[in-house]
Amino acid sequence: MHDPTIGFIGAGNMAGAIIDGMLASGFPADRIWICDRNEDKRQAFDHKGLHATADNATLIRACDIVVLAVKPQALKSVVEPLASEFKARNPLVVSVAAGVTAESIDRWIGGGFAIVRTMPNTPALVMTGSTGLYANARVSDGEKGAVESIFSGIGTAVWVDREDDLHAVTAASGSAPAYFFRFMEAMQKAAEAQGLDAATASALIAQTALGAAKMVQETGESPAELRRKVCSPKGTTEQAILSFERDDIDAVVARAMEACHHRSIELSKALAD
Ligand SMILES: NC(=O)C1=CN([C@@H]2O[C@H](COP(=O)(O)OP(=O)(O)OC[C@H]3O[C@@H](n4cnc5c(N)ncnc54)[C@H](O)[C@@H]3O)[C@@H](O)[C@H]2O)C=CC1
Ligand SMILES: O=C(O)[C@@H]1CCC=N1
Repeated sequence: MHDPTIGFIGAGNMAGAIIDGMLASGFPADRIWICDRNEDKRQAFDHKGLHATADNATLIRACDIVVLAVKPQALKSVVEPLASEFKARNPLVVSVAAGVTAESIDRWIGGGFAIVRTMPNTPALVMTGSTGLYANARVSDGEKGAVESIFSGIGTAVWVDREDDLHAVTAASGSAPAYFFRFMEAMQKAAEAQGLDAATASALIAQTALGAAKMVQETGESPAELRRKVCSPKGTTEQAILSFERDDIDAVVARAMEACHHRSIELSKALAD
């Protein structure tokens, strides 16, 4: 699949993050289409040099790869009326929708399609995305390569062999930026309560989050080893970590990720028909 043209049905938060990451990684704007029913969303892409339309059929006719990026609950009603357009064009279909199975999508658009399901995350916006990918049996190696090069251009892309593993990918990375943001919100409140002004606290906390993640990626040491190196015996950090342990941080995080995983399965069942 050489120099494919790629179109996004739904140009909201997730598609916008992927597109901005693609543009920043050098993907040509004139090979990107977006369709959104919301005019403001379309206009937001006006100055970026890509093609914007309010008509999904026009997008499908123009694109080798069609990315489905509307809300999971809206997906069926958006794609079903487009089945004849999908049949005529036979694009590679890529979905970013949480929980909606490749089999459901394939059935809604008439059957027999090559479908890649992905679970990206919004750090794609700053080319630091993490994406889990699953291909159905109709996807060729060339098509896998084309999709992988898009998502690896905006961060890390990892294939899973079992579609069900995308539930765990959702809990581990798709939804996970929000966990870190929430943790940073809590740190911000506590730092301000201890007397730092908001801007100082925010700058220190964001840089610390970035530095901690970079250390895990670049030193080859585990988070546990790196943590121990911050904890001087009888020092300050030890007291913070002991407090987390008393509050059973492992159980808190496990419960949250289980709730996320459960919701992903629930969506896939509720939206299967
Ligand atoms: N936001 C995130 O962090 C992530 C989202 N996802 C998935 O991405 C998908 C989109 O989520 P968001 O971008 O957050 O939602 P969003 O609400 O920001 O974007 C959806 C867009 O679809 C548009 N839309 C609705 N009906 C349409 C139609 N008939 N034709 C064209 N456009 C239409 C809406 O106007 C909106 O701009 C969801 O399926 C979600 O599961 C996946 C991973 C992460
Ligand atoms: O919250 C959601 O359902 C979407 C999917 C993963 C991240 N956001």
